[in-house]
Amino acid sequence: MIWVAVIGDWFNLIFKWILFGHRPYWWVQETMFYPNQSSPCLEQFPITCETGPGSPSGHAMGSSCVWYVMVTAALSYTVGWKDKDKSAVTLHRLTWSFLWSIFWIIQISVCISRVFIATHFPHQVILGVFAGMLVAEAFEHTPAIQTASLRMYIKINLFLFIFALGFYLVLKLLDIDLLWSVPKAKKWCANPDWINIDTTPFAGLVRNLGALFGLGLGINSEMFITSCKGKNGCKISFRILCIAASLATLQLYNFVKIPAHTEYLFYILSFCKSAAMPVTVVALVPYCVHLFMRTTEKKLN
Ligand SMILES: O=P(O)(O)OC[C@H]1O[C@@H](O)[C@H](O)[C@@H](O)[C@@H]1O
Repeated sequence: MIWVAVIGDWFNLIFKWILFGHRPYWWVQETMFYPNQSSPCLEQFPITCETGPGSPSGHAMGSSCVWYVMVTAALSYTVGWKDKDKSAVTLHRLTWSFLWSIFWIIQISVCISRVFIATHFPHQVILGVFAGMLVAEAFEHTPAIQTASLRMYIKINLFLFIFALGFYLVLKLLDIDLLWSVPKAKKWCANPDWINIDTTPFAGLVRNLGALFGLGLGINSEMFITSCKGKNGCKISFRILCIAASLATLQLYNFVKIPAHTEYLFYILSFCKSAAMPVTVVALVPYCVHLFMRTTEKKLN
């Protein structure tokens, strides 16, 4: 899921840079489409003022790729039922319909909400949903990510970073500023406090690189191997404890607010925070749970 989310969001950035999509909340103010100043008044909300280009929608793309992975993963458990008796086939069909209905309800809700708050035109969210599904489908056929070494994670991180930065710099040399949307957002946002550095194209890139690096670090750590790959790894109790402890620990990260006054410091700290989260979930928490279970088992014996 993290792979799909990161690579999907990276593609979203590149598509946004190529497609130069406007967002409704600034487009209505600048367009000559409406004669005699009859342009509609679009209400803005605290989450309206996204600073990146609008096409395709990053939220729609992120949501569809992650949910696609979850639904197809869940359905892979029910594939075997197709060859069993009639009731198993019916159950498989019901599960299939139920999960895909949930998938589409979520995607449609995300799309409607993005259009409603005036950050997207309908075609941008539709494009986002289908692009996300395409990325997720591509990963279904890339089993190599399951066994990637830390070196591989670092190489892919470097490639994603250098490609995006190189693309930006080359176009800058050609006098094309890919950050053209930021001044538009600042100009037309109804409330300057709603402009968030978090939403700039490079902030998203740094967050994604951090998450992927953290995942590589966690999965290739001794802590992960001892805990999740050890004898406790398959136990339901171990997994439930890990889920509960991870969810609780991740809440703590919400309290860590990164200072946004210096841009470079913000990017560095944002990278570190994004890397720390998967390390916590993949390595730190399972290792602590493993130690806890081992100690408890010893005491009971
Ligand atoms: O394109 P949307 O739906 O407005 O989403 C914008 C978001 O897109 C994501 O891809 C970025 O990582 C975020 O930084 C950004 O805020």
